[in-house]
Amino acid sequence: MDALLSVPKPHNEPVRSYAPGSAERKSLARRVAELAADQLDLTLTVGGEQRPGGGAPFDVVQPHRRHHVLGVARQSTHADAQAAVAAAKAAAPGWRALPYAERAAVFLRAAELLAGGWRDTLNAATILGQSKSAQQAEIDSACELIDFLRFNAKFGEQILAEQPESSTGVWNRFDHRPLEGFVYAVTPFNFTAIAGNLPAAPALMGNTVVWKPAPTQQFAAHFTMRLFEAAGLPPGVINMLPGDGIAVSEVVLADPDLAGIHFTGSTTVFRHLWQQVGANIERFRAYPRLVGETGGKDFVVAHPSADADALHTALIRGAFEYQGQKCSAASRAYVPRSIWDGGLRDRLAATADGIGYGDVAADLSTFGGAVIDAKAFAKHAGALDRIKNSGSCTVLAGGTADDAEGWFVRPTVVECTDATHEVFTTEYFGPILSVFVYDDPAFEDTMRQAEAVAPYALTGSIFATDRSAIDRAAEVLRFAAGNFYVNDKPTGAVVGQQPFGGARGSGTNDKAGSILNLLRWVSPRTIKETFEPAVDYRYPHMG
Ligand SMILES: NC(=O)c1ccc[n+]([C@@H]2O[C@H](COP(=O)([O-])OP(=O)(O)OC[C@H]3O[C@@H](n4cnc5c(N)ncnc54)[C@H](O)[C@@H]3O)[C@@H](O)[C@H]2O)c1
Ligand SMILES: N[C@@H](CCC=O)C(=O)O
Repeated sequence: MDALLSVPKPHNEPVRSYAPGSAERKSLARRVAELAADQLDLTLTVGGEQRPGGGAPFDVVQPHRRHHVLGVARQSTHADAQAAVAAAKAAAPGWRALPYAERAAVFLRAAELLAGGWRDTLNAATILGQSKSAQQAEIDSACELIDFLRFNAKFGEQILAEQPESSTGVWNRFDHRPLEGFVYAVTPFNFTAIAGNLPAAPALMGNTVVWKPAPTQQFAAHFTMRLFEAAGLPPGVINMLPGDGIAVSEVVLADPDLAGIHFTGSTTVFRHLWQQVGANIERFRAYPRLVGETGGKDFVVAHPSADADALHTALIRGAFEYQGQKCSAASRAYVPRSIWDGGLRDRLAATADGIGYGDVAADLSTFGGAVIDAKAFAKHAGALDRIKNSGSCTVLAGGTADDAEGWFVRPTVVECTDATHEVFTTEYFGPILSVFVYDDPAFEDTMRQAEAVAPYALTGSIFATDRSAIDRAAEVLRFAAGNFYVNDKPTGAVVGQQPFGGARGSGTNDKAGSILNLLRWVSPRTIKETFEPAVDYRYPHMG
């Protein structure tokens, strides 16, 4: 049974700078070179065993140097999925019987290993496999994953402490059981931290998991799985299946013991998974919990009172860090004419044109790398062609793409006079920032239009120094973003500080890295114990 606990008070992992000449930079560069020198077998992991999947092989490459193969994985087959489901079910009784403290200790240990000797490995794998700069890898695969692991252990303890009232002679208790069955974690390419957290969070609460990482994130996912094992995760608790997930879903979504889906990725894929669950609803032992954080078309609204310098920096960082491949990326901005014509247009275009995207692994000073794969590249190239051919849009910076060495798309700033154009509604998931310029008195109307035009509601920012404008924006845009920023870029949420998630087409808003998310992975049993049970069936009113 669980004794009274006191999980160590979590703190956010400090972000290392990797400044030129620093020891941490030399150490990271060494690890990048080591990992780039080998070609790994990117196995599946089922019941603690590593072996190749049974399907077709696929290469995992460096997006900025697309002919360099980092490792080879194989598609997971129906048989692989059946084995993973069986392993998850077999491990469940032992794992859920383990006291919470023992389960939490595994993930807390993983956090400390990652803060120490494993840090370079996960950062290097993320730089190489996902084309992140050193800084972007550090805030993701080191700091955010460490924070998820540390903070979740504390939130889990808070859930266990949540207990009902008891009247005299009675003891009421919550038994915070895991879900009955297994959880299917399906993770995106763009954050190593999210990929690690989605299987880890349900596992912490006593569930066992089938984890399907994105094929393009398989390199860092491979090392994340090794990290969990090094921290003492028992076999079968998390079972990792590389590949596109098509065959895996055919097995998993039809299994009576599917207890939940923990998904992050595109809106389209999440809706597809939800539809499959709906179609199979008669088969399940219980109603599967569906948790999905999905796409965004994230906005920055500037008021005429905004600080133009702060706005400029937020737009550049928000739109172009990690090549715009954050669900939170600033992809549409609404700027008053006074600020735009007052210098922001030219400055934004010049800064965007000056940004260096290149080989993030060869040069740790690089601002950004390539987009993730050929499919993303083709999508962005197509969007840029449509934008250039549109009568209402003017490309102020970028607008070009080149895949000779890697899948490079230049940071692009587009001014568009049609506020309903696809550039204000479609998630490209690349370095394309669309700007609508409004006449200063039209602030309120512009906000109202921006509020309703896109199907998403993930992140958004207001830039203003006028407090009444900030107050008005917070009200008008209340349901347009699950993470709302005042005078800050809409990216870079920190675990424990800005719990993350959006609504509308952006997801179920279960706030990854908060107690609200962990609550989805427990199914409490209420226990009432009566110390002196009644021995006479009659009530006083009967005389
Ligand atoms: N809201 C958030 O917190 C958040 C965070 C990160 C990314 N995202 C979103 O993720 C998207 C980008 O990531 P992506 O390109 O990896 O998304 P994606 O939807 O293409 O893929 C996500 C995952 O789903 C898998 N998948 C696809 N079809 C499947 C199926 N039939 N069965 C099982 N798995 C299947 C993919 O292989 C991958 O592992 C963007 O839309 C972005 O906004 C959202
Ligand atoms: N939590 C991250 C975004 C995750 C999605 O890609 C941020 O706040 O920038």
